[in-house]
Amino acid sequence: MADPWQKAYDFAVEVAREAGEEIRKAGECEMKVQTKSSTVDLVTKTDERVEKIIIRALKGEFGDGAFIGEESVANGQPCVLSDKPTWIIDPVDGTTNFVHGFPFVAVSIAFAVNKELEFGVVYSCLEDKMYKARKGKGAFCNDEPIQVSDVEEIKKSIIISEHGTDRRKEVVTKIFSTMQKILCIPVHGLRGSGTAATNMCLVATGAVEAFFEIGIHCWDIAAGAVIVQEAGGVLMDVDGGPFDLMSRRMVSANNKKIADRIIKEIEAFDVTRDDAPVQKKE
Ligand SMILES: Nc1ncnc2c1ncn2[C@@H]1O[C@H](CO)[C@@H](O)[C@H]1OP(=O)(O)O
Ligand SMILES: [Mg+2]
Repeated sequence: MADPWQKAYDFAVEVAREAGEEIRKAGECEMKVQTKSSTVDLVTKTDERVEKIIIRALKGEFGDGAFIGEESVANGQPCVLSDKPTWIIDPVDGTTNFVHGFPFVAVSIAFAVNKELEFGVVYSCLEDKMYKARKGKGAFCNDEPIQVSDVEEIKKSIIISEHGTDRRKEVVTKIFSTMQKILCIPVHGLRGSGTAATNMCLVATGAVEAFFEIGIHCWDIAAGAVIVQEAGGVLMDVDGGPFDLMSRRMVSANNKKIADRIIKEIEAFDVTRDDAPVQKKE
């Protein structure tokens, strides 16, 4: 049987490319920066405009479906994954990078049916790298197949994590304590691109062995999740349980051995689930 979602997958790639072009152009102009939950949680007119462009294009082609978009949710739209075919969109992943001209910014578009991710597209638009993966059909960067690293020894790994936007002292202390413990295993290095979507693609290409974070949202990681899995990697919860897209906690790694080793060091802190009934976004 023909793949029922192939057309949607191909279309998502084109929409991500157009969105990335908009972001590149906008980055060359003066931008007005606003804040969301705190002074470090940034949003620009570009985030909102590009999300509207993406949703309009998808609705134009496929009609009114279900959408979970970072800016739509910030404006009060629900963030619940149902069985319906659902687009999960981050128009500008790495908004802080975008504002500062730090050169990693990605468009992330994923598609889920029956709560299962079918495909993901991440366009790292300043590098002009188009990452994509369709369930069961492999992962690609600019149409070349990609694969996770085969390193099994944690001491030969590079690990990515991020600092997030929560600046409460107890949270920052846990994040740094986790990073310190991992650094001192020791690993070859710690890195972070400033975009969760790109970080996951770096796991998928084998440039790093793992990326973990607490505080990310479903739109940051949904597309990357398909890409990592199709590149041969694993996804887990930070306590070693199964990955849950709406939990705001994730470890992505080249293999379970590396993931399990990192999980031993993670000091978790509480976050409100994306699909919590009272929507209070950080
Ligand atoms: N509260 C939060 N804590 C941690 N990461 C967050 C976050 N909110 C967003 N992120 C995402 O995590 C990465 C950096 O830590 C970015 O991909 C950022 O996405 P954004 O740029 O779309 O906001
Ligand atoms: Mg994001």
